[in-house]
Amino acid sequence: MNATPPKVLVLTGGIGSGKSTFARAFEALGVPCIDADALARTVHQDASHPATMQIARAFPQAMAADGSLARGTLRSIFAVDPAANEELKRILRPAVLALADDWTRRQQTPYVVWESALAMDQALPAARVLVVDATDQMRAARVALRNPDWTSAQVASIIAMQLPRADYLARADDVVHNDGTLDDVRAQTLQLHHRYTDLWS
Ligand SMILES: CC(C)(COP(=O)(O)OP(=O)(O)OC[C@H]1O[C@@H](n2cnc3c(N)ncnc32)[C@H](O)[C@@H]1O)[C@@H](O)C(=O)NCCC(=O)NCCS
Ligand SMILES: Nc1ncnc2c1ncn2[C@@H]1O[C@H](COP(=O)(O)OP(=O)(O)OP(=O)(O)O)[C@@H](O)[C@H]1O
Repeated sequence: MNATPPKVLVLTGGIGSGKSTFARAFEALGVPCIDADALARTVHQDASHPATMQIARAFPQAMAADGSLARGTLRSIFAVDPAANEELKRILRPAVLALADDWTRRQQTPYVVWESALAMDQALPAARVLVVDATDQMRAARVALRNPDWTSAQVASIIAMQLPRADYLARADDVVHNDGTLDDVRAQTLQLHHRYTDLWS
């Protein structure tokens, strides 16, 4: 356990903006990264987790035979129903934050990255917020390529349910623009990594 826990860099942006792509670039530089979606998935898969049981009670149609949660069903519910979305986040947030906090305390680097599209919804223990920016059209096209089984209506509805691009930008300490190549991603990440290392080492 680290006496002084690492600083938390929150890496956020709308669906398909390129958060995971930037997270991989930070990881390549030795920065530990955690993905809130992946933590939410570990909760969904654990039938005995109290949050999973609570979600299964709230959305019984999303419960699989083994007591875990069927994410596709859950996504089709929350993507069209803002109240269901709020309820899902209300239940999951404390479970995800507890896992992220526990993981952070076990890292030994000056800073770590928390990746989440929903980071702006709540007060997080963020030292800085880094927003990945891309146009809505570019994001929709990238998600369609990455998730061929998602309908375009679902993607559009998730984009509409998330914060508008301007709101993410308004709350950013730093912004990266993901409208170029993967080399551009790596170059922007390296520049930021030098700044964060100077700031937090
Ligand atoms: C809805 C779920 C089951 C869909 O899972 P699935 O594997 O199909 O998609 P995945 O997790 O990869 O999410 C893809 C993207 O959808 C967007 N998204 C996911 N959940 C939400 C949401 N509740 N509201 C808006 N956008 C969301 C994000 O941009 C995310 O990166 C899952 O995303 C989920 O549980 N979301 C809630 C997450 C949450 O509330 N986390 C706690 C806050 S930190
Ligand atoms: N600069 C880029 N050049 C080429 N492809 C890219 C670039 N950035 C992202 N992509 C691709 O676009 C898709 C979406 O990117 P990514 O998964 O990083 O976004 P995300 O913000 O993490 O999405 P989500 O919110 O859905 O988790 C991925 O398939 C990724 O490989």
